[in-house]
Amino acid sequence: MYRKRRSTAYKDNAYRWNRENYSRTRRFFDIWFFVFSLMAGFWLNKKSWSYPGGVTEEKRIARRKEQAVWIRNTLLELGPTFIKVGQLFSTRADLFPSEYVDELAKLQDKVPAFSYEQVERIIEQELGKTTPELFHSFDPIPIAAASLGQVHKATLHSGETVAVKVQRPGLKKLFEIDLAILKGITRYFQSHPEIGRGRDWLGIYDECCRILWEEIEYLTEGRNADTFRRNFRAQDWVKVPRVNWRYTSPRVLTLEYVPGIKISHYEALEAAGLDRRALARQGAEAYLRQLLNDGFFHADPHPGNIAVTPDGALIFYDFGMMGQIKTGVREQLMKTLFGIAQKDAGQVVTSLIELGAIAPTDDMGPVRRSIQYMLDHFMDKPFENQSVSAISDDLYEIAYNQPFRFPATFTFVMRAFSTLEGVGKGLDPEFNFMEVAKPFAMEIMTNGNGSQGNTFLNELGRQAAQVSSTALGLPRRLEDTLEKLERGDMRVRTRSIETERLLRRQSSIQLGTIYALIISAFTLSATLLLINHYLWLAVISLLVAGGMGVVLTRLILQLDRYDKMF
Ligand SMILES: Nc1ncnc2c1ncn2[C@@H]1O[C@H](COP(=O)(O)OP(=O)(O)OP(=O)(O)O)[C@@H](O)[C@H]1O
Repeated sequence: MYRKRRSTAYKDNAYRWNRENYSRTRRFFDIWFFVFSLMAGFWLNKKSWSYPGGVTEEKRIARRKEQAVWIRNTLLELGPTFIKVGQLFSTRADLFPSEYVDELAKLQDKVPAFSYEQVERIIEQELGKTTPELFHSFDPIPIAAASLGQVHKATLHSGETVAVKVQRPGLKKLFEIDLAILKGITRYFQSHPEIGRGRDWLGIYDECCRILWEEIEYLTEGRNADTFRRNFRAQDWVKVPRVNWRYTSPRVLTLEYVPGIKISHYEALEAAGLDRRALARQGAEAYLRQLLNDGFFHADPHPGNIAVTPDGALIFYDFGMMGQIKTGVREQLMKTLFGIAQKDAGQVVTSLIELGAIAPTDDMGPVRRSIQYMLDHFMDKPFENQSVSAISDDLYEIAYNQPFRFPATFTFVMRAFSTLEGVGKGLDPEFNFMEVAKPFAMEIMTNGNGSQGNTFLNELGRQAAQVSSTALGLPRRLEDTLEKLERGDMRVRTRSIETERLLRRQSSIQLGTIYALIISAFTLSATLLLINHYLWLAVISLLVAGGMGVVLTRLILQLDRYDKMF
């Protein structure tokens, strides 16, 4: 029977972007207003006077958390483009402080579903036939509704049950308007002396645009699903819905209906008699296979996108955002992993440079030292006991405020790992991603290069070769250095803490002299004004002198402290 219900229950005008008469100009003002409010907030954060009762680290964190909640709510009100941009930024702990990133990660697609009439209209426009002509039955109530589209269950005339994903109406137009405005904002950020420094905002904007446009192209999503399905052909414990291409277009995607229990519904999984521990390991293995074997991975593995069939196979949904890693990059990722395991900052820096994760600069010393510090201090537990999110947090901590940025692929991998670790820990509190990763990575490396034998020996051999080539290269490097010295091309940077202190003391003394002069001038003026009966002006002058006096006293106390340091 063909189920059809005219429903107006979904009509929701609570969000401005969802209203018919929402103008482009109004949107322009709404978005810029948000950006300026945000910048004003950031500016205030830096001013110690804006914290009543004095500034402390706790107060700063509390303020940032409050702001993060406001940002999340405003992005939600600004609609689909901003929800997606916010979700993308939730992977960029290298660009924003952790309070903001954590809050953005909670950005759910809580937007009203669109009406069934609109669904019918889009299907007809896209597939050239009416819904009853195409489907035997079509459930008007969506299984799931998100910011970009919604999924309906339906049956084809052949009897096959399908899941039909329909894109939200007007999305392309909204993207065009929003992304044009965002381009203006990006240009402004890039040219800003403070916000633009050391950050490639235009590059980040281009990356966001590419991902967003790809996500609303359902033909690409269908092709991704096919590739993913092919990659897991040999693993019967992974299920990927088959695409029904006859019923698919850029805005309508029809997939084989594969229901399952969501991986985060623990009670339901247990009730079905499924082994939570085994599922956690399976999830990790499926991911490692994607990353290390196929180089094609699901970049958005949140629990909503993974389910389990009654016989324990994992189902993956949503192939709108996929990451791709080239073979060379996979090898570098392994090298980074080895470097971390051996606490060798030099190796980590080299592989991160080769990965394009950090840009080489004249002096990599500070970066190497901070990585070595992290390896020595934070990673005191055995490698197997490390958590991926702790490692990525540490890496982001280093990257934040440094003049380099991680490319999107790298942050996608990190986010995928961290999310998956969270999913695994939810399933099995004892779960450890690294523990699963190590033997698997070994197996893949040995199998992948079958003829090369033992991987560890290979790695050791490679490192030995590296050491010898460095040794052989030493005379050449010494000669280069001497040549540079002769040419006068060598710049030597020295830093003496004592000299710095002395200089600071000198400039404080100079400043003190200026303050003393100003105080005398104002005191003198106050006396003259008083003699001439300008009482109020005299008081003001005296107050200024008093204020300067306080500043001078603080400066003298500071000088006293410098003296004690010598
Ligand atoms: N082939 C399918 N069979 C059964 N259910 C499906 C199928 N495809 C999608 N679903 C259901 O619909 C939900 C949303 O699907 P999907 O993630 O593809 O949509 P989306 O619009 O991209 O959502 P989001 O952006 O929030 O991930 C899934 O979590 C799943 O419950």
